[in-house]
Amino acid sequence: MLRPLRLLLSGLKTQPSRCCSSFVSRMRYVNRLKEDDEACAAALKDGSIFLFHRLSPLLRRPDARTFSPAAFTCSDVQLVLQRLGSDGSQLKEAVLIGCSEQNQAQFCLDVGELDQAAVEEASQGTFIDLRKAFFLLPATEAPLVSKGQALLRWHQTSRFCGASGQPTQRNRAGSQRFCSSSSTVYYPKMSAVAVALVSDGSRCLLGRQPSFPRGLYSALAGFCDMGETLEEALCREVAEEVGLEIQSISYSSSQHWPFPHSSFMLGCHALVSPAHTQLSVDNSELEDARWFTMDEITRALQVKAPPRRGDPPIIWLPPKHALANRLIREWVEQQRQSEGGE
Ligand SMILES: NC(=O)C1=CN([C@@H]2O[C@H](COP(=O)(O)OP(=O)(O)OC[C@H]3O[C@@H](n4cnc5c(N)ncnc54)[C@H](O)[C@@H]3O)[C@@H](O)[C@H]2O)C=CC1
Ligand SMILES: [Mg+2]
Repeated sequence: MLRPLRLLLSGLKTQPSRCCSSFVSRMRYVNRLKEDDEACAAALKDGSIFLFHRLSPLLRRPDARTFSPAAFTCSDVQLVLQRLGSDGSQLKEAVLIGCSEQNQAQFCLDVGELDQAAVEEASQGTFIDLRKAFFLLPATEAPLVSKGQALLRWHQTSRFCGASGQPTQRNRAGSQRFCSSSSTVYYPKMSAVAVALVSDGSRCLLGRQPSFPRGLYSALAGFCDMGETLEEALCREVAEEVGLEIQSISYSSSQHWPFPHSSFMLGCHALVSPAHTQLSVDNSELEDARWFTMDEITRALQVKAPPRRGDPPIIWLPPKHALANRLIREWVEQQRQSEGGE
């Protein structure tokens, strides 16, 4: 039977097109949802929604060892909201995060004005602070939740225009906010952070801030200043924090880091000359910085959980979700390869 043209057109608007590879069509679909409020509202009806309460994501435990972010349908969320006395108009506050591989639009929604325990009971999940939740989730799911939280936080802190002081209005997807008084469009922001795993050829350099948990050492990092290149930021940060000049910077990879407020981490490897490895640590930034041998790093990578109170002191490294962990593992791999090649 022929479908009416209106239905065909609305179908085109609410589903990724099938003309290209599934990745390309998903990316184009998400882009369309950011630009077309009507298509976005329709996508929400068929989409999945991740709930947050005052920026803490709702997690479920499918079994004793696994945590996963709870994904709801729009009608499930409507039911939960109605059970708690809300008229469901909050659904308009949902923010688009992306699109799943199953072509379903993904949204996040903060229900912070409702009673936390009541939502948990109605939705059979638990709201867990992102600092904890991020590391409980599998590495494949943590970025989705951290992106959702970052977008929700941005909306909560961007309600007014910096130029006119007037309230800003969001588009349906939540990908931008607009001030009609000053005609300014605002987009979600991230701060760029440069991270360097510095090596002298046989050892690598790690440091710790006073705020780090006991025994944790990480790669050196710092916020990029306005106008700096990545290389300039790395050279400046390493000079400031440990008094060394680096060279041979090579880019590794990047990640979105939700702590404390949405950073765009750019990870690199860098070398110092073996003749110039004497550290001059700036104690206003770092409590300690040290050179670590391959053996020390290999041992630290084997530590599975942070030491508990009363445990003997040990060195441990950032968890797998962190770019610093990746840089350290890459360095270990490079060392193994160069030892094998000798
Ligand atoms: N994912 C990962 O593997 C890693 C993540 N990080 C993250 O990188 C971030 C930066 O590292 P730090 O050594 O703390 O940076 P940092 O060495 O630049 O020191 C932080 C200080 O820089 C100033 N600052 C300048 N611009 C800033 C901005 N846009 N936002 C906030 N503060 C700014 C503040 O005074 C702040 O106290 C931290 O939030 C940390 O969590 C750090 C290492 C590894
Ligand atoms: Mg730093």
